[in-house]
Amino acid sequence: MISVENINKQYGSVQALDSISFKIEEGTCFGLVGPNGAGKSTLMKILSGILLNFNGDIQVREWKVSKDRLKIKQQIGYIPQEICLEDTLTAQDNLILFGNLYGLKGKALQLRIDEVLDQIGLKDRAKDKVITFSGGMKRRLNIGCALLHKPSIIIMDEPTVGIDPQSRNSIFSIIHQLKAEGSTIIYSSHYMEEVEQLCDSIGLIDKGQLMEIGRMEELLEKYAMPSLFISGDNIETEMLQRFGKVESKGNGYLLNSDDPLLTLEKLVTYCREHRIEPRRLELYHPRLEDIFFNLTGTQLRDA
Ligand SMILES: Nc1ncnc2c1ncn2[C@@H]1O[C@H](COP(=O)(O)OP(=O)(O)OP(=O)(O)O)[C@@H](O)[C@H]1O
Repeated sequence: MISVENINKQYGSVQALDSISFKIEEGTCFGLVGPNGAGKSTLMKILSGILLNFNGDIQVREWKVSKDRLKIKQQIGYIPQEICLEDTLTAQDNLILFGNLYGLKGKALQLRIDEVLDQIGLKDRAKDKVITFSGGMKRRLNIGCALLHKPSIIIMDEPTVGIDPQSRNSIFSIIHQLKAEGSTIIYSSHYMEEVEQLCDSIGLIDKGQLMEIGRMEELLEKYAMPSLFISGDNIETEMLQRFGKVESKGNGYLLNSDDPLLTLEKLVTYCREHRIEPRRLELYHPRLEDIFFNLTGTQLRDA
């Protein structure tokens, strides 16, 4: 079990993290979701043992970060948001450099480098300089560098920002493989669909505060009340307000009421009577993105 206990972090007058506490079961994938500036990177750096100046404690198995920092660090592979590679060296030499930092040497290191190159799909580019790599290839190598010492906990800070779909899929395959091997993964992102696809449980963070946490199915169930989505010509807020609470969504509106099916019936009757033909009219089940918006009033994408 990984326990995060009452973490507070301030940068000058900015409260980057405000009393954050949660637990992650080992062998699961935990997603930390929030808009830019929410505090994700700060929390990831604290969890990785890189940022030392904070209040609170972290416990991994029987070790507390306040007493057993090194033991915890050995279990962790941290993949920072910023690519951290030496451009003028080859992929192989970057891996040697990072391997040495973890105390790996000689034949054992070379064997491990071969395994990692295979895992990140860069075997055929091992002898090429990193400067010739695409953004996605650099990201994969960045991941490889953090896996050399076979960490059981892998912390990834927005690993898919600014990369092409093919590299994104390749990173997803690496994560699926790590999950299958029983690794614990802590993954931060502001892309809800990634987190929905990869993670077993999630924490929603905004302005340094943890707004909600739980297993994916639990959260979707908890906020499961469907609303109605309607779009089309002559469909306007004023007309919809008589049926419930209205909010704009994409090119249409969401209509919230206590009894969506009854509202649907009434709406169909109203449209018939007034010769209004909606382009789309359907039950809408909330996704994580909607849950986040309801809790914080902030859109993740536009933030
Ligand atoms: N070194 C620093 N000095 C001062 N303020 C900082 C520093 N690092 C982060 N902050 C501030 O702390 C808050 C949280 O930042 P953080 O980088 O943790 O958020 P984030 O969710 O990772 O955002 P992003 O997705 O943009 O990386 C922001 O207000 C940010 O401006």
